[in-house]
Amino acid sequence: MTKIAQVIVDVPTMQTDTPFTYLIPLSLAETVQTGMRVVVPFGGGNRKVQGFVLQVLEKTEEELTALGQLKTISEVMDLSPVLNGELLDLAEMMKQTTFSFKITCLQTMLPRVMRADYEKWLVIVDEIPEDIYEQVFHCLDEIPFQEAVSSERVGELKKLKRENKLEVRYEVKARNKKKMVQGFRSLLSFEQAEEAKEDLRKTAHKQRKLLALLQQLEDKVCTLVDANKKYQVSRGVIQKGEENGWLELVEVEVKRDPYAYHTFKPSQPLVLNDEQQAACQAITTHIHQQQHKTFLLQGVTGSGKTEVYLQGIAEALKLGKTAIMLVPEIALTPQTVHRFKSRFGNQVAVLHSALSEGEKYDEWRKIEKKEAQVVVGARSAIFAPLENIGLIILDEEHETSYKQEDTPRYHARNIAIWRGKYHQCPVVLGSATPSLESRARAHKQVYQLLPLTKRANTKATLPSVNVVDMREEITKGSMQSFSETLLEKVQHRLDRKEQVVLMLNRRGYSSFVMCRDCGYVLPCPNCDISLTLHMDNLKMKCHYCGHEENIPKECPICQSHKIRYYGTGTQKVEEELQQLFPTASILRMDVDTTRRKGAHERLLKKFGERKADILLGTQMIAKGLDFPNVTLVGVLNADTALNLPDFRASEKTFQLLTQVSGRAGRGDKPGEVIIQTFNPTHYAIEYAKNQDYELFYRHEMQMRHLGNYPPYFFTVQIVASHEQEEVAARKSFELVRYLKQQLTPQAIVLGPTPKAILRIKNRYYYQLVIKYKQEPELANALRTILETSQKDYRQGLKITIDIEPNSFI
Ligand SMILES: Nc1ncnc2c1ncn2[C@@H]1O[C@H](COP(=O)(O)OP(=O)(O)OP(=O)(O)O)[C@@H](O)[C@H]1O
Ligand SMILES: [Zn+2]
Ligand SMILES: [Zn+2]
Repeated sequence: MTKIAQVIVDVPTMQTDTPFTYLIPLSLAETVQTGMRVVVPFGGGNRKVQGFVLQVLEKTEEELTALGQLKTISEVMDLSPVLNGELLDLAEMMKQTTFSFKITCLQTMLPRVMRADYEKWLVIVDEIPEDIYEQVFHCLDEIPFQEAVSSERVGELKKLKRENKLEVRYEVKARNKKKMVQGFRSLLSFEQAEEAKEDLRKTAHKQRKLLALLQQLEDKVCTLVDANKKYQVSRGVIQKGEENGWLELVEVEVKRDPYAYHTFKPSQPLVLNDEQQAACQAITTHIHQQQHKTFLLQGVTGSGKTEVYLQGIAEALKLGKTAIMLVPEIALTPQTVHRFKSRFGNQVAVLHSALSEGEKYDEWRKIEKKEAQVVVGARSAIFAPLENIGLIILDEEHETSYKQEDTPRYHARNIAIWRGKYHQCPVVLGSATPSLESRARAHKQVYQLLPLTKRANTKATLPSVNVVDMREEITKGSMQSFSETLLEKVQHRLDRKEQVVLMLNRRGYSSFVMCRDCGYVLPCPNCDISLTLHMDNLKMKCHYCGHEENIPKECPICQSHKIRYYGTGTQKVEEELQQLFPTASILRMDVDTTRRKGAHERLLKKFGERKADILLGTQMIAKGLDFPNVTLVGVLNADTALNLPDFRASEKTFQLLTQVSGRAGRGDKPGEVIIQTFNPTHYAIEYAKNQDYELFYRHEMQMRHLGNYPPYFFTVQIVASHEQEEVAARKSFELVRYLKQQLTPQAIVLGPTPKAILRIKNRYYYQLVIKYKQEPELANALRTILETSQKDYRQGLKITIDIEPNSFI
């Protein structure tokens, strides 16, 4: 018998979307398994590509001959499978429902370092038998992976890896994956250190501390960071120690744990209120009975949804099961991570975009090695290689960032439900403002609704909300960003030493530069959009292609020098605010002030410790913050998103206003919200004012019904782009014709139309939209479009298919 493998190769085209058959060489016969990555020859010449093994089969000589000439697998890249059976099945589902290539789906599930070009090493992490250490490792700490795989003792090595005594280390070429930091080692014996202490002056406390540390270290190495954080010995003192000949400085490799220097005070479960109890009960019953069900946990802001998640997860862990908790853009909610780490300690792995690639890989490995049972992370954490999952949670389930904007365009909610069915476990979608789709499904009892109607803190109530009509403020002649009402209320809070959160809504809004004489606005040379003013480096920048140029001193059209700056960036508002309240301490939180790693967390910590009076920020401050001393929330401009040609504009505005309002009055003191708007009568604003989700939901459903929008209709968007406008246009007309032929007359095919921004990076974009209720032929039609798009691609035409797009702009 000979072994062969079905391999999906790393070439995203239709022809390669079904597996190819490769011979497994005898030397790898025992190694190659389903779910491993391999290197295989592909096409002509010496081209080698990465591939995933989908299946390993045994064939007789006869069967083999029937298969014809087969190529042979060149290398194997893993010692154990990186994707298990579940994830391989999931990739197949994703491919079919997102209309993308299988290889893209498979790669999406793994940390990026595993997709890239890399070198691999087999590393000793624990005691291994002496003879292997000598003969295979030649007494070194690590050997190249290929050397290990071709070794006669590969079987033993595999066993040692399973026992976590060996580990595979990936080294991305041209990138140093090892993280080295400065450390030091003692040069003194215990007695010598004692003597040195006696020679010190009485007041030399710091040096005495260092000597004590050196005694404690014996011959171990301590990093400078550890010395500082754990022992309060500073760099300067260590340098002094080196000069005295007490210690030597060395480089040490550290394992990356992004949360290593945080201390998490253990937290205990709270006593749940009745509603929380009922919700938790419903969830845990399904965990116990191993029964899948999707719940919609709809709880007003501050109702204690997180506590329900925590206790649900605790129950899963008690049964020896694991759990996934998704949060949007986790970097933005350090408080959440904190809560999970405090409750579950080292059992938690955190996966999110702010981690470096190396850190992400280290966390992923922690999950794979079953060292972590709870995964907290942003969208892609839904692919965490956990086994025996007992609970999956999506917090803030309405967030659009759960949908990936690139191929494969999957929605984490769908993946979560698929995995929930696979593991026969409950899935919880939580939000104060559920997406219309989810709320409608709960209405039809596809999901089970779990309501939390009051704030968990019994002394806290929902804040009162006032809407200020900015049209009136303008006629009063004030051109500032602040209404009189808001200013008064801010002053009140400052007097009472309470805190204020102010939000500047930046969606669909930009600050730009215009000539006062002729009205000329500086456009991007590559895109059909005006450049945005960036105050931090005083440049004009394009948000789509990154093009940057200086602020013009004179108008390029009429040579006038009257250049005017429009729009209020957070920076400008901050200056205004500081002038109005000279003694107030203000923290600004926007893209510019949070660019540096950890900056976000530091700002929030400072605010939480009440070291600032006012937190001024963009949308990033709207969610998840739980600061009891905040009694006033101000929204400076509620309606910038309302006028966008987006069928979700009202929904997004309502959600944002409700979420940000929810930051007020979470403690014992009552909260108040001021919403400044130019559209005080718009229903999204009115319902947000009353924080009445149910009425908003009913009104918005009617609007969607009238416009044939989701959740009444399903939608697909297809976009064609090309460097020449007519090519993109012609293709989209062709697609519309084709779809109208293929689909039933009930399907609505809209367009083609140029996209709201027609040209980006010198490419022209045309879109068409399909709305439908039931279209059995749709999948086939879309597959055909995907297939033929390959040919078009070679001519520079790009076609993307987006199922249930976030918006049509
Ligand atoms: N059963 C309880 N008893 C007392 N306090 C509670 C209870 N449950 C939650 N809390 C507290 O209530 C506050 C709000 O809870 P939490 O942040 O979980 O609400 P949330 O529903 O997630 O809110 P949001 O949607 O606004 O983020 C927290 O400070 C939390 O510690
Ligand atoms: Zn001009
Ligand atoms: Zn541009």
